[in-house]
Amino acid sequence: MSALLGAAVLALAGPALAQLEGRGFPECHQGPLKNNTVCDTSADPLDRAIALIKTFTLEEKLNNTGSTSPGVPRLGLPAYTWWNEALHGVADSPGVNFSDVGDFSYATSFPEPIVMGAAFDDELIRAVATVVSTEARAFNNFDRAGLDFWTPNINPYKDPRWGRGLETPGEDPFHIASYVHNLIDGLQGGYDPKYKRVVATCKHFVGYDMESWNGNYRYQWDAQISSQDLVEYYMPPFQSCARDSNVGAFMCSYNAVNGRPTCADPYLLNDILREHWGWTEEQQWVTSDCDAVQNVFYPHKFTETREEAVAAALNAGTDIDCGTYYQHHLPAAYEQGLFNESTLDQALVRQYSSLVRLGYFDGMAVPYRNLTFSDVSTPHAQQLAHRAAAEGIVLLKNDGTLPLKIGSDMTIALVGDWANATTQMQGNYEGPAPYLHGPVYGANQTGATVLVANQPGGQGDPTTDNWRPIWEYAEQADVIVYAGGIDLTVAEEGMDRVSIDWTGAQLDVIGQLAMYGKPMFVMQMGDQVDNTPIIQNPNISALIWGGYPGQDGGLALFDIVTGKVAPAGRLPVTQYPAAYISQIPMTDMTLRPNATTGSPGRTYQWYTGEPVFEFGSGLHYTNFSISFANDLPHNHHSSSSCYNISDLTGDCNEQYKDRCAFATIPLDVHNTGAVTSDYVALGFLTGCHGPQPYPRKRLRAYKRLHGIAPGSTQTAAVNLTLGSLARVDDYGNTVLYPGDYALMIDTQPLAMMNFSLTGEAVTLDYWPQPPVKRVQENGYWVGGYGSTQEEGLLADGTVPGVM
Ligand SMILES: O=[N+]([O-])c1ccc(O[C@@H]2O[C@@H](CO)[C@H](O)[C@H]2O)cc1
Repeated sequence: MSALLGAAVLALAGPALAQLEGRGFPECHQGPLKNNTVCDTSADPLDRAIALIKTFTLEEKLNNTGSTSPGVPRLGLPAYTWWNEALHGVADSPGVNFSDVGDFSYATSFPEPIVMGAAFDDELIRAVATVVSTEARAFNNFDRAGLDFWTPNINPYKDPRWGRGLETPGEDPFHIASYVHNLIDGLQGGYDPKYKRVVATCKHFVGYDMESWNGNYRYQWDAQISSQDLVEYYMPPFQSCARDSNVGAFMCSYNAVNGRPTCADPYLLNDILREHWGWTEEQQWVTSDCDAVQNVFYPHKFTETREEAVAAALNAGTDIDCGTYYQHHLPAAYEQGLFNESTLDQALVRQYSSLVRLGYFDGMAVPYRNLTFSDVSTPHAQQLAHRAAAEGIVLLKNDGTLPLKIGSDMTIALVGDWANATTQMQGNYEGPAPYLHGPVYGANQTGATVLVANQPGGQGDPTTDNWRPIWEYAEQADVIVYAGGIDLTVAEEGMDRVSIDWTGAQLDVIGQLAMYGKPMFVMQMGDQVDNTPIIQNPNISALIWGGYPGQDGGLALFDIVTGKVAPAGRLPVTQYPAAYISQIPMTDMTLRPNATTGSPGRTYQWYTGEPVFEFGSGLHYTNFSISFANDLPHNHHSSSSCYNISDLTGDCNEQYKDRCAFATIPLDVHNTGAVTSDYVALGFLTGCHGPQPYPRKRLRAYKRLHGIAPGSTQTAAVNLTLGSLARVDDYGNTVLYPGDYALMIDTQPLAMMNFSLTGEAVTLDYWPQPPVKRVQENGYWVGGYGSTQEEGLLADGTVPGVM
C-alpha cells in the first residue's frame, strides 16, 4: 500500500488532517509553516522546535510563556492550553472540556492514587495509566484536551493531616518511586517512544505537603529540610521521574525549601534536576504550580520587584508559568536586562519540542490519531476501574464474619454518610464518570433487600438527633453496614485536618449499631482516621478501608464483603492514634524522632509510638506461608552470608552505582488456607548498618501475586540493588555501609534472611551540596542567590553541611 493510500485509509478511520487543523492543531499543509522545518516529520525534534521559535518575534515569544499560550495566529500556530489534569482519569481542568451529553461527556474514573497505591501492584498501575493516556488521546483528537497532563502528585504523604494525601500513592518513598515509574510508562508509552502518548508532569517539586497550618499556608511556607531528609525521603519519587523514567515535565511547588521558593531555585531546578539527574533533553520542561511565580514576589517576598521575580524563575529553569505573571512582567524584566533572550528561547524550545514529540505537528502520521470516543470507557477500562478498587481496598479487622453469604432472603441496613456515595467516591481532580456505583448499588447486587439511610446525620454533626430513622432499619435488618468516615468536606486541597479522629457523632452511632447483636461492619471511607474504638469493640465484626474507590467503588466493596473478591490490599500509610498530631507540628519536616523537639518520628520507618495500624497492614480470607526458594544465588544459601563491599561495587558498571544489582531472591508464597487470593509480598530491610539512629525497617521490594489457589504456591522475585541496601549520610550522600542486614517479608515477618557487608563504606552517589542559606533582612531575602557552582562553598572552601 502506498504511503498516500495508507494515509487515506487512516483518515477514513479517524479525524482527517484538515479537520484536525480546524480543531486546534497547527497548519502544516498550508500557510506560513508549510515549509518550515517544524512541519518536516523526518527532521530532528529539536531542530524542528528551533526552526519554529526562530520565526517568533520577541513579543510572540513573551506571549507564549503562560499556561494558556495564544500561539501565533499569523503562522497558523493555534493556542494551546498546557494545564490539563488526569490524576485518576481525564479530569476537569482548563485544557479539558467535557461535553454536556453524548460523546466526550465522561471518562473512566479510577480510584484516587491512595487506593491504587494500596494495591501494591505495579502492573495494574501501568495498565490504568495506559487507559488514561488512551482516553486522553481520544479527547485530544476532538480538541477536548491537550497532550500534556499535570499528574502525578508524588509528594510523600508523611503527615496524616495533609489535605492532599489522597492524591498520592502513600507515605513510602520507595513505593512511590516504583509506582510512578510504572505510571509514567503507561502515560507516556514507554521510556522514549517516537511519539509519546501524553506527557506526564511530576509534581510538586519539592517538599510540598501542607496546605494551611497554624498561620502557615502553602503559598508562603518555607520548608526547612536537611539534605539527609531530602535525599532519603522527599526526593526519591522525583529522582525516579527524572532519572529513571524520562518523564516529560516537572512542576515546581508553591513552598520554598530552605529559604528559596522552588520555582526560583537554580539549585533544585538546575543542579539537582537537570544536572545531577541528567534530565537534560530539550523536550523536557518545568511548569510552575498555578500562580507560584507570582508567589515568588508575594507572599514569599523573595525579590524586591515583580520583574526580578519572573526573571528569577525563568533563569532558574521554570519554563512555563501556570498563570499570567510571565506574560505580564517578562517584557519589563527584559527591558531591565534581567534575563537573556536565549533563556527565553530555551524555555520555548523545550515546550515546542515536547509538542513535536507528541506529534502535534504531524497530523495523521501519529498512531493515536485514530482514537475516538469509542475508545473511552471500553469494557476493558470499566473492568480495570473495578479491579483497581477491589485490589486497593484493605481489610483491617475481621472476626470471621467476612466473607458473608448474602442472599435474597436477607435485609441489609446500609447507613452513614457514604451509604449512597456517588461523586464522593471520586475525591478530587476528577471528571464526569460513565457511572458511579456506590455502596447502595453494590448492596443491591447481592439480591438482598437494602434499607438505606444516607445522610441522617452528616460527618460533622456532633448530635445523634437526626439519625433516628436508622434504628428502625437496624431493627429490621439481618446485617448492618455502616459506610462513613471522612471526605473532601473534612480534608482537601487548601484544607488540612485539625483532627484525625472520626468526626461528628459517627463513633457514637457505630457503637449503638454494634449493640444490636447482628453481623455489623464498618466501611471506613476517605483518609485514615483513628480506628482504635472500632478495633476494641468486640461487637463490630469487621472493618474495611475503602478510601476514594472511584466509579465502581461500591460494587468492589460489596464484592469483598461477599467474598466474590478476596481482599489483599495493604495500607500505604501509617494509621496514627488521634493524639499523634499534638506531638508534632505539621511544619516539622524531620523524619527521625527527636528528644529535644519531642517529635515521636514520622512514617513507619521512624515513628516510635504504637500505630493503630502500621504501614502494610491488611488481612486476607486465607493464610500464607513463605519461604525463600531453594535455588537462591549460591552466595545467598547461608543465613549468615557475608559480602565484601569492594567486591560488590567493583562488579558494577552502571552509570548510577545505586542501580547495580545485589541479588534477586526468589520467594515461594504458599496459600495454606481455603480461599483463592492475591498476596502482596512486602520486602523490608532492617539491621544495624549506617548512621544512627537506625530506621525500624525500610520497604525495599514489593510484588503482588494474583489468584493463588488453596494449596498452591507462586514465586515472587525480590530484587535488591546496591542502592536499596544503602543509607543516606548527613550530607545527603548515598553510602553502602558495612554492617548487619536482614530482609523481612511482610509486616509480621513470615520469612527472614540475614546477611552482612564487610569492608570500607563506599559512596554510591555524591549529593551536590546546597548553596549558602539565604537570610531575611527588612522582610526580603538576601545572600546566596545563584546555583551551587557560584556559591556552594563557604568562604573557607568547605561545604556548608546540613542546613
Ligand atoms: O485558581 N485555581 O482555580 C486553582 C486551582 C487549583 C490549584 O491547585 C494547584 O493546581 C494544580 C495544578 O496541577 C496543582 O496540583 C495544585 O497545587 C491552584 C489554583
